[in-house]
Amino acid sequence: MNMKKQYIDGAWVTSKAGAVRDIINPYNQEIIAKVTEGDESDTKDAIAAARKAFDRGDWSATPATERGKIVHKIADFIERDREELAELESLDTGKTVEESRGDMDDIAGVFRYYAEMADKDGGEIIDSPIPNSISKVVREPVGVCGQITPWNYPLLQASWKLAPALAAGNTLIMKPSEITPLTSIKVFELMEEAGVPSGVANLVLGPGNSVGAELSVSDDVDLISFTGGIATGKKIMQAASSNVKKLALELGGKNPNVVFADANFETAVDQAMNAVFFHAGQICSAGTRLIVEESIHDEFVEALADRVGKIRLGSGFDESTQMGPLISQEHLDKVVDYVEKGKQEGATVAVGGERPDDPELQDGFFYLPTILTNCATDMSVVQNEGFGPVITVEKFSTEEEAVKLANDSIYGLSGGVFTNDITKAERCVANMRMGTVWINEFNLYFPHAPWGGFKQSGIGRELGKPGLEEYQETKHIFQNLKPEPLHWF
Ligand SMILES: NC(=O)c1ccc[n+]([C@@H]2O[C@H](COP(=O)([O-])OP(=O)(O)OC[C@H]3O[C@@H](n4cnc5c(N)ncnc54)[C@H](O)[C@@H]3O)[C@@H](O)[C@H]2O)c1
Ligand SMILES: C[N+](C)(C)CC=O
Repeated sequence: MNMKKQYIDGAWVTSKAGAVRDIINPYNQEIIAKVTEGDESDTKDAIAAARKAFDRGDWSATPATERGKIVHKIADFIERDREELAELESLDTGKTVEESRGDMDDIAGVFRYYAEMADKDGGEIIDSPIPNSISKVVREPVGVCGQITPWNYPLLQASWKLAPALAAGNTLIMKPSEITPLTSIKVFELMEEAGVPSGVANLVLGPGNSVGAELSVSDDVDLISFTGGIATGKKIMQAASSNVKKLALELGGKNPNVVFADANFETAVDQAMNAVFFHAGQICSAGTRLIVEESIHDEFVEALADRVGKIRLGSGFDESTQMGPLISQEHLDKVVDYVEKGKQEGATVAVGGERPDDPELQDGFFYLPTILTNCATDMSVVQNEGFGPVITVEKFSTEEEAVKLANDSIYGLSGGVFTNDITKAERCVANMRMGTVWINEFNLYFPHAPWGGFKQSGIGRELGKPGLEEYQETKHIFQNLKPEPLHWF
């Protein structure tokens, strides 16, 4: 098995310390790849390369139109290698290949979106209040960007960072999750093929507490963009204060899905499943906090449990599989503990609530799709992000109560409302404190609309125009057209 390498200053290199990590298929625990494992020393090399490339202006001074063409080429190559990338992502994460194909289409779309935006903002002229002057505002790249990504949507989350950073003219060092680096390695090969100059985009492989921590604390890094859990986000914030880095944090969620009695019943049941069970519920925006109007609660839970109990678990490479395994033994243990705690607190298991007993699934990190009823807002299963295939159900009887429950959280990433009363829906979403709210929909995202969290779900936005602006500094240039002495002193 060839060992996969990191990409620093335009060269594929092994780590200086020589460490190697096995990458595991979560479906059967087989070793699917060996990758070099970097540390602080490799990270420093990558930061130095990115710093030099930025200070030389290799990329920032390349005309924006040319940068856009290269970013378009990356999208072309992702489309060309779609199947290979999708299979790699599924091997690494366990998600179904069908889901990974969808991710690859989204990823190509993100590169295209930012390729198009690269040369669309030539700055603006301000109506200066000073006579005989020109006042203009231009946007410039931030500089050297550290980018840290999670394991659940490895390449998708990477694309949300790589594409705008490159389009805006920055240099960067990416650190993917150490357990799912394969598609990130492949996309760096594609970026090299597309003509991204040496030193502009660097990839360091390795753990968060060495590679990620070094990126966060380094004085030569100007911005950190991080996607992951709140606890890590807090550490990064502290480390980033060393040189007052710009910071973008995309953190977790425990996202409410409010279903009113007047919603289309079949659609709401179907969407309550779509809201959660893709990638075994390992989605930041999963609608795992179901809040159902009391008058339809029992009928709704019964219909939902009936369908959830029929979800087919298996290999992501089997076309009939609807849900794959969790990412790791460590994460499976966390999900098991999360549900057990919920049971101890008084939740009732309507379906699932344990590991499957199918002998064919015993080598994988599988957990049954689960619904917990009799939940109350103060229970840990309702307040904490389980990051697994687990829905908690609460009841409400008034619109005010529904919104109050939806907002009773430290998180504010996303939420949804199902109702046929559009005025009521608009009232609800106006009062819901989340970065994305859906009406009669859940979990939809596309490159044109910003993504990010209120409250502890994060700082800043990815995607859309704000996703590019994260990678830009704004500069005001004032020009005196009639310079003469002031004679003030
Ligand atoms: N808001 C979003 O768009 C979004 C998207 C995907 C995932 N997430 C969140 O990500 C979490 C799951 O991902 P995870 O388990 O990989 O998260 P995590 O926080 O454990 O790890 C994320 C990344 O941070 C690195 N890291 C760990 N410790 C670090 C440190 N001290 N300094 C710097 N980097 C460090 C890891 O190696 C990994 O690359 C969930 O909470 C989920 O909701 C959020
Ligand atoms: C942002 N999203 C929904 C693609 C992945 C969250 O985990």
